[in-house]
Amino acid sequence: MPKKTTERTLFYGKDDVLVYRTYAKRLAGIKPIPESNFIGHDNVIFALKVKFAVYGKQLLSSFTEGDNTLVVATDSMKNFILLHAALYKGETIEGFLAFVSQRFMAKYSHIESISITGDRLPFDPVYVPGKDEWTDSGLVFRRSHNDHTSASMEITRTEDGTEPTVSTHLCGLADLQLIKVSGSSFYGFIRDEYTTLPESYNRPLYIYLNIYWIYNDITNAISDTITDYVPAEQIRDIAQTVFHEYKTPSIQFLIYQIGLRILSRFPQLLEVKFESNNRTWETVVETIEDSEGKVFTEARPPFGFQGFSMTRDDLKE
Ligand SMILES: O=c1[nH]c(=O)c2[nH]c(=O)[nH]c2[nH]1
Repeated sequence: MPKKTTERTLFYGKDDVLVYRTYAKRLAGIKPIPESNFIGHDNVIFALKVKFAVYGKQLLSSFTEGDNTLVVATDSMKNFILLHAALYKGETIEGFLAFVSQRFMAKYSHIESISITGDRLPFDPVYVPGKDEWTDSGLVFRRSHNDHTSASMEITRTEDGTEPTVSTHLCGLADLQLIKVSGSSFYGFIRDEYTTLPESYNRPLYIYLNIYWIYNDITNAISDTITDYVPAEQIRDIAQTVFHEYKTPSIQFLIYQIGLRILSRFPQLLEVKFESNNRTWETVVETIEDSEGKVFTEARPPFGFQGFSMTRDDLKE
């Protein structure tokens, strides 16, 4: 949340602003990587949920004196965001967040910084029978509740009154959930009077994963030319591929390998961060006659988690 030249927390804003823009600019020109066949997005539906908060010293009196003179109603913020979805000429979630925030600060000069987060609401293409082959409908889409692009940034006005700029950013892939049915282990950990967990040499590893990245230069994601844009879809595909490729001894090791791959594929990134959650399925039936199958049920709380960040220095080790 915005908190700049003072220790005092002061912000207000609007959450859950749902923006459904159709026929935004197509995301194209994405460089292919070996782990992914994602090279673009038609953006026929460019939809996102926005959280928007503003900060400014002059807003103090709205809290302390009930003086609303400088208060932009959060309802107006919602309208501003929605109406600017029509004006946005770019093709990325990050670009839209920066665009809306910079326009808002241009309009309201007493706002010193904005904190904005956008979570893409993914709509997947549906395939329909065409004349000769199955084709992408282009008209009907299926709402997906799977992983999605996410981005947060702060836009700050510099002291000398120049253009507001993106002062911090964190791009991301949120809510990825992956299961690897065999080929994962967890053993060799401390065994003492507190240990009840058996060692596992082949566990059904189900993980929840949020992956975040920071660019060396955010203009890669928000400018008119986004040749070095890192799409969350390619990050997702790297995570899937690395999970597939490695027999992992732990989630800690897995996310490190994913991070190394991301950093080596994308030299334009400074840092990658992970939040992971262990949802390993609980085994109910270990052996089924004439089958390599088993029966599992959902993991029970409490759940373990990991947090890890990596920079380009990790590639040197
Ligand atoms: O990948 C894992 N890492 C751990 O640190 C841990 N701890 C645990 O109980 N299970 C797991 N799994």
